[in-house]
Amino acid sequence: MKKVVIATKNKGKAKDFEVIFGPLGYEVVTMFDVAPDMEIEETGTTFEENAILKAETLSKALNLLVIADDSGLMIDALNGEPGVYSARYAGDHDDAANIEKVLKNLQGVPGAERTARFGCCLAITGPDYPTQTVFGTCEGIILEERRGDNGFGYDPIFYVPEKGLTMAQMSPAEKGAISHRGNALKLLQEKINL
Ligand SMILES: O=P(O)(O)OP(=O)(O)OP(=O)(O)OC[C@H]1O[C@@H](n2cnc3c(O)ncnc32)[C@H](O)[C@@H]1O
Ligand SMILES: [Mg+2]
Repeated sequence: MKKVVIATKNKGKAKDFEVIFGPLGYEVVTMFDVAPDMEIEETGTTFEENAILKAETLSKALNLLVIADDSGLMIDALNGEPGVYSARYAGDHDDAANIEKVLKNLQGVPGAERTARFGCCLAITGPDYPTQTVFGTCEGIILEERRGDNGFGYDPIFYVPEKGLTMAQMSPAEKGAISHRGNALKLLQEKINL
C-alpha cells in the first residue's frame, strides 16, 4: 500500500485524513509513527505559515514527501477568534475547555449572528518538490450547546445548515465530503496528482 506522511499529532485530524486517503489507496502515517518525540513550535501568525513550517520541518527530518494541516475556527461575532490559536484558545490543548470558552464568549449573541467558518491550509513539500499550499473552508453556525460525539475539537458546536447536523453528528465520511479539510484536499488533488 502507498503511504502518505502527515505532519500532525492530532488523532482526530489523522482520522479525517484516513477517511479521505483510504479510498485512494493510501495508508496514513503520522508523527506518532515516524517522529513521536519531535515537537514543532507553531510560531507563524497565519494558517499558511504554520502549515509550511510543519511540513518543511518534518520533510527535512525524514527526507520524504510530507503534507501538513494547519486549521482553525473563525467566529464572526468574535472578530475571527480563535483563528490561528484554535488549538490552545483556553490555554492548554483541551477541546472541552476550548468549547466552554467559545460558548461563554458568545453568551447572549443571537442565532443569526453566530456565523462562523472552519479554515484548513494544507502544505505539501518534499525533497526536490517545491512547497505548495491550498486553503479550504466550511461555513456554519455556533450552537449554544454541544450535539454529537464524533469528530474532535469544535465539531460538537459547529452546525452545518445544509446538512441539519453538527460536524460531531456526521459520520467521518459525511464530514469529509463537506469539511474544510475535505475541501482543501479536493483543491490539492486538482493541483497535484495524488
Ligand atoms: O498541529 P497538529 O499536530 O496537526 O494538531 P493541532 O490540533 O495542534 O492542529 P492545529 O495546530 O492546526 O490547530 C487546529 C485546531 O483547530 C480546531 N480544528 C481544526 N479542524 C477542526 C475540525 O475539523 N473539527 C473541529 N475542530 C477543528 C481544533 O481545535 C484544532 O486543535
Ligand atoms: Mg498544532
